[in-house]
Amino acid sequence: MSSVFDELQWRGSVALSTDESALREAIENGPITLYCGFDPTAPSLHFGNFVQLVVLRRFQLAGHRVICLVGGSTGLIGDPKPTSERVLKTREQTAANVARIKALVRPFLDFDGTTGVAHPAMLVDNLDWFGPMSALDFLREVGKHFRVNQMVKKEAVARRLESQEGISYTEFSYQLLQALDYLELYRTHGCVLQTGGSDQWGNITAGVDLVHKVEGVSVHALATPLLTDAAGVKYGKSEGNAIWLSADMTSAYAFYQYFLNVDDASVGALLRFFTDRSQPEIEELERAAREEPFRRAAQKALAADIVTLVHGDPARQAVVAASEALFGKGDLRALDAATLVDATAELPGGEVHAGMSVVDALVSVGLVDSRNAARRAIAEGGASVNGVKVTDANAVLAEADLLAGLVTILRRGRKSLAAGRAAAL
Ligand SMILES: N[C@@H](Cc1ccc(O)cc1)C(=O)O
Repeated sequence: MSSVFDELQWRGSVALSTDESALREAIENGPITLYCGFDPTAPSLHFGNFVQLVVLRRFQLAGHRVICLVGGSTGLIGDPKPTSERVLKTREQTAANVARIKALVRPFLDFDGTTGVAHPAMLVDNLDWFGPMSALDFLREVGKHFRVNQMVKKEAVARRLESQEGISYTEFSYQLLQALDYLELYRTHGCVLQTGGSDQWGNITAGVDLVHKVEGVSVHALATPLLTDAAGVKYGKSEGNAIWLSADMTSAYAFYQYFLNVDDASVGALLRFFTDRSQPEIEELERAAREEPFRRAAQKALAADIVTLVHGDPARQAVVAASEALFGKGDLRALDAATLVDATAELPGGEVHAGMSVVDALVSVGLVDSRNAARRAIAEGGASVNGVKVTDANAVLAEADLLAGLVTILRRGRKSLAAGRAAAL
């Protein structure tokens, strides 16, 4: 059996690790127990958390014991960002986010042992051990193991020390909390590996050092690289908005479109990182991306696999159908109302109603500047309503043209799409 470390390596998931041969040996003599932490900074998990969940999932599938930590207490403190101090969240907000995040990690890992994995995953909350600890105990028992001289060298802290605003004592303490988590999980579960993004390296190694000091044991750390596109832009944001994992914050359709649009130069790396496809299969898709870039077969495979992982197979079927229908290869009338709303949410548009002429509708949604231009588009055979070419310049929208009573898809030329929306009731 090949080691999960080899797999993570060829999939491009390892940027940094503590002594590689020692880590490999631990994994090969495993199963090992490992953990990754997720702070409840928002009501959903984001793309960066997704990256970590994929890594944990690979460890679980390879037979290891995975602990997913939700930061009920670290979320109350805030991991320092290199740029600025965070606004403190209330205890209520944090508790609500913790509850949502606990539910969101469920699809990625098997917590009940129902899928035949060797070890079900565990979910822990660091509020369970920090909650009861007094400030005096913290300073005496934890703080004493840390040298401020070392702490100020950690990247985010160093950057903030250089800034005008500085860093609060609260955020400065964060690395002690994360370090203590590692010690706690080592003691209670024999945890010997912490994974995270490369931006977490300082916090993770603070834990490695603490376990070494207190227990005399060398535990391990593994960090994933920052994923960027061909232009060097970090993945996980679309036009400035974060890509979230909960469907009520980023719809499954928008999620699908995001990955459908990644550039040809990066699609191979993303297929390796996120999907379970084999090396030869991915090489074949990369070849297709080079030779027939317009077909986007590689992007389609990537987007479909990721949506299945995050939102499940029925959601994948619905968004693939919606995406194809919207781009002219399928039946728009077959889509359910919710999918239609998601799929058209980002289209430009305007108000339409049954009885309105198609000419007026084309103007209303902004596909043409004038009624004359609309007539010309129809005469040239370049206008369609719900995927059907309009041939009559006097055509009028029927009740049934408002799909699900909500939206009419208008198109001009090959590419310009817009949504005519029924007036809100
Ligand atoms: N600091 C991590 C979250 C985390 C919290 C507690 C831990 O023990 C580990 C990780 C982040 O911001 O992503």
